[in-house]
Amino acid sequence: MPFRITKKFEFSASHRLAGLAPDHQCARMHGHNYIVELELGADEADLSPVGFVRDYGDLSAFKNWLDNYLDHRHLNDVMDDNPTAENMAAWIYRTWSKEFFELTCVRVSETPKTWAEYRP
Ligand SMILES: Nc1nc2c(c(=O)[nH]1)N=C([C@H](O)[C@H](O)COP(=O)(O)OP(=O)(O)OP(=O)(O)O)CN2
Ligand SMILES: [Zn+2]
Repeated sequence: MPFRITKKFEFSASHRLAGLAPDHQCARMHGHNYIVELELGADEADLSPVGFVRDYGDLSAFKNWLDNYLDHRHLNDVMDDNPTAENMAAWIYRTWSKEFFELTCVRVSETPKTWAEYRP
């Protein structure tokens, strides 16, 4: 699959991580300015006649979902799984690969130094 496109999205949310030692900083409620990156891929034969893997503009549906369901929310109230960056990446992939069949990877950043990705 030689063609890959990516687009970044941002939202802010709070969370606390279960299962950690009580004195772990992430066991306490805190917030992040999250960055989510979607990666979509295609073979040359599957590019649109224009030459797109998919129009970046089509991803506005994902932005609307982030704005409506995750932005300024408490992620523990939204997700069934512990809201780690890894679990978020997998959850977003499983949810959005139904809409975007070209989706190859979801990456989630909680801080400027960290990224988690789900690439099945
Ligand atoms: N593998 C993971 N490790 C951690 C996650 C995670 O989702 N996956 N999450 C957290 C915290 O929620 C938060 O992201 C804190 O991250 P961390 O880099 O440990 O915190 P700091 O920004 O304070 O790190 P400094 O190195 O002190 O700058 C923790 N771990
Ligand atoms: Zn955190």
